Amino acid sequence: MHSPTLVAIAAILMVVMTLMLAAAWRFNPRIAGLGAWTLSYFFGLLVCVNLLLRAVAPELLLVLLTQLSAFLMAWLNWVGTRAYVGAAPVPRRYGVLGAVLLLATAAWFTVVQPEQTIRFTLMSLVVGTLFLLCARTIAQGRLQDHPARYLYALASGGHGLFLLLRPWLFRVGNHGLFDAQHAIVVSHLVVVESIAAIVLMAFGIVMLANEQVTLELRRIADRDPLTGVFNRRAFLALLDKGSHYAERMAFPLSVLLVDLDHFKKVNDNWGHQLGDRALHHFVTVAQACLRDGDVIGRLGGEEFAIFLPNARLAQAEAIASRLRGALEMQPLRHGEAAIALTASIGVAQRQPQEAPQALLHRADEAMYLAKHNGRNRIELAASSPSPADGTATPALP
Ligand SMILES: Nc1nc2c(ncn2[C@@H]2O[C@H](COP(=O)(O)OP(=O)(O)OP(=O)(O)O)[C@@H](O)[C@H]2O)c(=O)[nH]1
Repeated sequence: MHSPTLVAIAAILMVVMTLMLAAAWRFNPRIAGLGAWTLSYFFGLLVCVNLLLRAVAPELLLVLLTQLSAFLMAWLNWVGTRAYVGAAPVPRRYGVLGAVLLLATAAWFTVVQPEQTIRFTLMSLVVGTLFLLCARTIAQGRLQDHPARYLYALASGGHGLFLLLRPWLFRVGNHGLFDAQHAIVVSHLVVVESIAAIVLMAFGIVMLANEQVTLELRRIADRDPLTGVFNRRAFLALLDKGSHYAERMAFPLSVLLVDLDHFKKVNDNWGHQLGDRALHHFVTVAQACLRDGDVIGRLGGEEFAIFLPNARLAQAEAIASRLRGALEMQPLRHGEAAIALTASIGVAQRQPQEAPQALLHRADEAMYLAKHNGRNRIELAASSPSPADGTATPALP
């Protein structure tokens, strides 16, 4: 049915792609899915080898090996795709069941009731469906945020559709005007389509791996290594973006400037390592008080900033109050000891056309006022740049 030359070309490409994916897997073992994808290409190579051995090996053995290899190629592709997007793994027993059913049917239509068309149709439907599932899995995330996923979704979805249509293409040839000649053309088309799909999907997978590496590098560049929140540079960049958006849409935006109280004493009394844990503890408590979309960053030392998109001063004050109370109520546990942590918080709402630095400066002034007024409290920034004496509106407890 297939031209041996085309199948040999597909086999060579399979070797190259398998080695390429194996190298990507070897150097990025933490990227989920790469292992399964590499194995999937290996089984794709076995399909090609089986097709090339058709003239010399026993029919039943070849049929079973080809069907099993094709099934495992598609199944492992789906397994790899699900692992990559972080979806729950498909229970292995479904794979085993699918393979056993496929092989039993193939054996029946080889030995008991020899019928190549039925075997071919069944394999096309099963494998095509699995490739369509790969496309669906990868397309379920937000495609616009992950351009590499477009290529993979298009390649596997297109291949899946083609596999579903494949038996019909042959049938048109057998019952139509072109018969044998048509079947040869279609079989060439099938191999050429497979070669294109193999190459496109493999490049899609490499791009997906590259996307993960890029995201990891960006994460390292943007995050404070101790607490995992945004570092100063990334936070200021996000605040800048958030401010522009708030200005354009006339949305409110508020900032909390948080400084842990007497943090030097924590370090002095309990050691620097526990001080580090205390910073981490603060972040955990703070994140539990924030909404999705609120952004927290560590400006340096024991000073943090949080910006709250779409929050007016009163809402920001309520969140600051929740955070201050939560921190006070949840001391850091160290064995039997409970290490009390408190914070002074300055709150400011962005004014029209106010630059992010000016907004932060007002929140900072309010935070210093909170320190000055006794710590473990919240102060609201004056609505216009603070007068020279630094007065802010009166305090919360
Ligand atoms: N453990 C730890 N300590 C840090 C880190 N960064 C800064 N610090 C410590 O934070 C402390 C800040 O001390 P100060 O600026 O005097 O402020 P404070 O003791 O919190 O006093 P107030 O802010 O006035 O309440 C210093 O002891 C720093 O060494 C860090 O990454 N880990």
